[in-house]
Amino acid sequence: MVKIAPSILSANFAKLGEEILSVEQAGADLLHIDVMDGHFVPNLTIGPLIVESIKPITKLPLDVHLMIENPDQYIEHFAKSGADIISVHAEATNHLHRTIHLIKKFGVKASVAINPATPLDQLEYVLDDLDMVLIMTVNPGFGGQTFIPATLPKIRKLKDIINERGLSLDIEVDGGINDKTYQSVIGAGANVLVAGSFVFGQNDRIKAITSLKG
Ligand SMILES: O=C(CO)[C@H](O)[C@H](O)COP(=O)(O)O
Ligand SMILES: [Fe+2]
Repeated sequence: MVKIAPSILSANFAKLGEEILSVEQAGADLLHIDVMDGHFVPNLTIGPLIVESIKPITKLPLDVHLMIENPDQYIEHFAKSGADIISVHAEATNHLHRTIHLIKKFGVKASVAINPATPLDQLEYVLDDLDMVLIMTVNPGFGGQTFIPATLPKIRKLKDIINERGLSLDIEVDGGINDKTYQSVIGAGANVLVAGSFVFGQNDRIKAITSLKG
């Protein structure tokens, strides 16, 4: 069963509450929140205050994607603001195992994100501790970028490892997911699809979300 996580990065921020309600009513499974610090990625977006404001207005689990340096410094803030799952970038922390366990300490599901150029090897020794792996299918930093097909073998390889080791963790993909690319990522083994510009770029949110479920 494929889950869709609309990314509010492409929502109309002047009407954020209405935008969130529209995707919840249209069948979204998670709400993806992109946190950028202007250092790890060249863009600045959302902080814990916004997450805290969103929490009471939706029943959707909040899927917080931290594209920030020193993630350990902010995990408690995002956990207390209402994050249900937190993804940290493997490239942004020197002590990945410690960071994952810090997320879990606050009762939040733990996920690690990797950039298109980062190999899966970095995750080998932490896979047992994770609820999800986020494979970036664009270079992080902006919405509306073009899907990078070279990430597909990595999704397939991760799916094989999960099957071989009998693990049960989600594979999320993020970046450039639309009605032209969704089938290839699902075929490779992804089961959580982030979609920002594709979902929020259409007035008919039901059609947009349904068309990605395959
Ligand atoms: O993490 C992200 C960018 O770094 C976003 O989640 C992603 O780009 C979603 O936007 P789109 O679906 O428009 O590509
Ligand atoms: Fe994201």
